[in-house]
Amino acid sequence: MTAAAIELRNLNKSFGLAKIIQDVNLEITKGERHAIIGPNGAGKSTLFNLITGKYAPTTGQVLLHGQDVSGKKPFEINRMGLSRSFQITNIFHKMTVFENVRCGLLWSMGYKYNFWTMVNGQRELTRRTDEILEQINLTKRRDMLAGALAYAEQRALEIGITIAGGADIIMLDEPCAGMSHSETDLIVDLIRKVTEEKTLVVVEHDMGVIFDLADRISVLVYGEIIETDTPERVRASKAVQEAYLGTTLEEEAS
Ligand SMILES: Nc1ncnc2c1ncn2[C@@H]1O[C@H](COP(=O)(O)OP(=O)(O)OP(=O)(O)O)[C@@H](O)[C@H]1O
Repeated sequence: MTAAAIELRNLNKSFGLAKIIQDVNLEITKGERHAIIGPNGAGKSTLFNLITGKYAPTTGQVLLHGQDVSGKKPFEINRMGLSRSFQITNIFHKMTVFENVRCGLLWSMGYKYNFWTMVNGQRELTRRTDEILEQINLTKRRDMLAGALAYAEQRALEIGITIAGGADIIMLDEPCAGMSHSETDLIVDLIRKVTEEKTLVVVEHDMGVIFDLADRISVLVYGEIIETDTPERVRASKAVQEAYLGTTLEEEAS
């Protein structure tokens, strides 16, 4: 049997005396689109940060493709094929759209920031950068400063940077935050397209996005996963409805 793309084993995280993540066990299959939802303060970002290595677990393990990565640094986890986006847009405003994506590619290739003298003439790099710009629908904005893009385009660019390194596990933190309905629809299509055949983990408040995008959903409440199931079953779950304190998931999704 092939190992899960991500496996969380008895994962716990405390800040001081506060237990924020409590005994989380979860397997996310290779190629699955998995969403983590839960009320405000449930611990979604903390869980996200435990998987990406920003936080080390207090106890328990995080495995990527069967390999224990608990306590590894974010860049080491990135090198093992996991790439993340940030809740707050994280792009270089004074670089062009093209340069931002190229930077993501170079970073993943290990050039880090010493690349300025090495990049010219690297046709393969340019070809791959343009390919990503096409995928994220920003070809027309190629030479524009990233800071001048509309907000939704900046989020699309960030997704481009996230996928640039060719990671096979993509983690997105609230990719649709602050967007209108029509912008959200475009970003969801884009996410679906760029994560084909990859494993996706997404934390998102917008229920419409989650039900549209996810193969399975984990519901986190007070740091514990109370349910992991298909969108249909999660939507119908009494325990999940109660966790949202009276607001039905249908209401949230509409
Ligand atoms: N670095 C930290 N130090 C101390 N407490 C923290 C830290 N990070 C998060 N917390 C606490 O952990 C709890 C969960 O926070 P977290 O941001 O993970 O929740 P969330 O589900 O992502 O919330 P939201 O939906 O509002 O973004 C909160 O009570 C928060 O105050």
